[in-house]
Amino acid sequence: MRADLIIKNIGNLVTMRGSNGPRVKEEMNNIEILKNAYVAVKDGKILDVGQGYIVDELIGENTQIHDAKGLTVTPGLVDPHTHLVHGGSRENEFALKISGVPYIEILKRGGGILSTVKSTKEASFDELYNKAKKSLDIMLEYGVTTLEAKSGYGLELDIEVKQLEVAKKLNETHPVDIVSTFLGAHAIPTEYKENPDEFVNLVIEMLPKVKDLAEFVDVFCEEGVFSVDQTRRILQRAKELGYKLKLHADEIVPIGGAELSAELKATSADHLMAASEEGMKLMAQNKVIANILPGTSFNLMKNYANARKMIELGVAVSLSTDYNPGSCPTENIQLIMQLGSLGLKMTPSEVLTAVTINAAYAIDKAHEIGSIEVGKKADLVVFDSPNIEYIMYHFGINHVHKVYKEGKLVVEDRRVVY
Ligand SMILES: N=CN[C@@H](CCC(=O)O)C(=O)O
Ligand SMILES: [Zn+2]
Repeated sequence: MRADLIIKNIGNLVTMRGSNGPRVKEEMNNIEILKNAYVAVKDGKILDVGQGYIVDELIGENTQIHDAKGLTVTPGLVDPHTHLVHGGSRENEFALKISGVPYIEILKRGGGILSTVKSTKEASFDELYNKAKKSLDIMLEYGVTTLEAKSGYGLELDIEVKQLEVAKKLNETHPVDIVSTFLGAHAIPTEYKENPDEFVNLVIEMLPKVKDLAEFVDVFCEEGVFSVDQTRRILQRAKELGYKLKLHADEIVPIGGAELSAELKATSADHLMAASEEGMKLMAQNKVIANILPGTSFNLMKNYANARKMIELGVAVSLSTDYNPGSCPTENIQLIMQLGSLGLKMTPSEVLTAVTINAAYAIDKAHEIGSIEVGKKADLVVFDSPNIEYIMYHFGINHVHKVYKEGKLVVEDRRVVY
């Protein structure tokens, strides 16, 4: 079969081909890297992957041939935890944070998430769309071709729906694919402070009403926010309704979020900076992915999650920006990769696994993305780097040369061109 596009002369092709299932232990480190390789694309999907001589049958008169000039090519990066759609920003809280006021204390004073809830309510659909689109372009320029986006700045049905509708429209109009998550239980509104269970009931009532707009349901399970019991009630009902599950778990206090994610067989548990070793073991047994967010540790000036222990225990680890206006206002997935190495002590190969195939599993999309394999989407990043170590080593800059989304060139020289 003739290819529409062949990318040839790839110095290092990081395929991420391997065992079926999230990669654990040594699998995260033993990744396939092909030298002098090429990738052939047909109808937006990968048609062939090879090394050396390009077989004649792939080249027809309409086949475009792009020269990767010996650079490094990886699967399109996947960001499985973002709060993409929101109004406003929170630089007014920066001085408080620097002076040592804890994240949860700012929330208790009516700031933090609740301040973004107010800005999101005030913003029009178009304002939210344009702001999120700008961020999505930046994410794409850093190599992200698929991401997860949460609601959670509405806390009332209409505004949650507004956020999810914005994500839906972006998914339809922007090259980056978006997987949506309903996070109605992100904070307790001030008016429910004295009766949080009543708000939990309200979130449970919202679940069937957003079924067409979200694939996952998530809860911020944390001391001072939603307890383990409240989280269980919401997520059990979500599971009955056919949602897949995620948890913001054990970010600050080890209250048993990791254990609950295992009990509910969630797709992922995220943050985990305070997770117990027992919780990690249960996650490994129940195949819950640990989605770690080192940018949040960095920005909140807190400890990093114990990624080494998780990998040792057989937990599959993915990495994410957690892009949001409070705990991690950055779209830069490459900075997160660098913090994955410098903060979490993950090897460059483990980091690449964590932002490609394991991240694809964290949003249940590994059947179509996350690795460069025949039949999967031709989502590809050409890094202007001689090897993968260089991406982690030379930190704080954008290493992307080109991005292809389903075989179409969408970023060139670090700028969107779609
Ligand atoms: N920790 C809870 N939720 C977000 C932060 C949201 C915000 O501060 O606006 C997080 O994943 O870090
Ligand atoms: Zn989050």
